[in-house]
Amino acid sequence: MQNTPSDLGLIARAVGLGKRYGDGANQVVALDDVSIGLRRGEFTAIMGPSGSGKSTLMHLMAGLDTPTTGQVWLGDTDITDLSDSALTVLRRRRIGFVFQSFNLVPTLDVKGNVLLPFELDGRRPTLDEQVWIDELIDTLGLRPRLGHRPHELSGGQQQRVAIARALATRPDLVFADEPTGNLDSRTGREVLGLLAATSARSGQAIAMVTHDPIAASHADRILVLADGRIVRDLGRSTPEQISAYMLQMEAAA
Ligand SMILES: Nc1ncnc2c1ncn2[C@@H]1O[C@H](COP(=O)(O)OP(=O)(O)OP(=O)(O)O)[C@@H](O)[C@H]1O
Repeated sequence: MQNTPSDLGLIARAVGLGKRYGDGANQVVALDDVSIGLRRGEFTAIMGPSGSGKSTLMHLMAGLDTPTTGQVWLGDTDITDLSDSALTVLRRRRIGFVFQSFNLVPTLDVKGNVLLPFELDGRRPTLDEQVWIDELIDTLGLRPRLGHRPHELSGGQQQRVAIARALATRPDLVFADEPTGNLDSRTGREVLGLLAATSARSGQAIAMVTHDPIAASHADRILVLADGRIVRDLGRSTPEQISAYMLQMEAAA
């Protein structure tokens, strides 16, 4: 019998994950036999050239798309066989998302956006959750902006609201897709530092797709994809080490 992911101390696990698009001569192998585990409190960056399969891997692990081969577990639930409605509930309760484009609801103020995951789940935060949300709002410096709508905020503030929203329900796992892509480098650094520190404190696993060596340097490990496969785990690295590796990889391609 296979070990369950929690036997192995993992929040999410993918085994032999593959994704093919199209048929015959038009077939594209977007992901090929990828196996990874994500641990509580661990920050993983996913890097690699354009088209190497980063978004595909993230979408499959978040249950936003179905694999051609292999399995994905969230906790001890094998999500590969779940119905769409069961997946939607699981995603809402166990996964937070942070996107490059923030994806805030323009008609809601900061507080409404942060509380949206509870609204969608048809419930109010418990007292304990309210304490955590208050802490998040203070840590992320959003208290003076609670009544403001997204268009009244800077890019960095909007991304901090998106992070508060992603962490509000204390999901096991946070997926971030180029979360600093629309921020200047200083704001990006601040936002990432807050994301990493906040999730480390509450034990969330973060998986972040990025092209940016500075963003990736906040991670505990850096998985590098090429042609749909994981070719390297760089571990903790400086921006200079990451840039040097990526350049070396491009030169060898
Ligand atoms: N819906 C689709 N139909 C056909 N091919 C697809 C589809 N989605 C992705 N692909 C192909 O799968 C491969 C991996 O794509 P993916 O978006 O995962 O790469 P990526 O590493 O995230 O790229 P980028 O850094 O440019 O966002 C690419 O060759 C892409 O063209």
